Amino acid sequence: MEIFREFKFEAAHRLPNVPDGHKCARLHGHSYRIEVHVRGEVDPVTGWLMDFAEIKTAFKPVLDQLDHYYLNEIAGLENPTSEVLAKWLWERTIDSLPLSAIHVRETCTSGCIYRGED
Ligand SMILES: Nc1nc2c(c(=O)[nH]1)N=C([C@H](O)[C@H](O)COP(=O)(O)OP(=O)(O)OP(=O)(O)O)CN2
Ligand SMILES: [Zn+2]
Repeated sequence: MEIFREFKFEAAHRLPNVPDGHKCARLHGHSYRIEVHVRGEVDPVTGWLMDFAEIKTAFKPVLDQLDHYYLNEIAGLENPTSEVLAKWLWERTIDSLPLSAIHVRETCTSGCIYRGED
């Protein structure tokens, strides 16, 4: 079974390595949406894999490092693409949750899914 919880945060960024003239080289912001997916067995007594609140407790401190920040200034996010951000989030969460995927949405139409592979 897999469950997930969605989070959102606001942040500014720019992409330093895009080709000349690319709009994403300019400073801009996103209302990021993150889904944290967790896999495991459903407990026959509680009927749940884990309380959704446990996901929030584990993930909120990680998210607080991003909300209303300029992502490029954060160690490891000097080139803050969705892909780099998804891996950054995974590495800071995998020790506290049995993650199966991290979904990052920069906009309503664009994003990425990271499942821990390289
Ligand atoms: N593979 C990736 N491509 C792009 C990323 C990324 O992280 N990974 N990021 C960006 C920019 O951050 C951009 O702000 C978001 O991209 P885009 O979908 O182009 O956003 P728009 O809302 O501006 O889309 P339009 O349909 O062109 O309005 C770019 N690419
Ligand atoms: Zn962007």
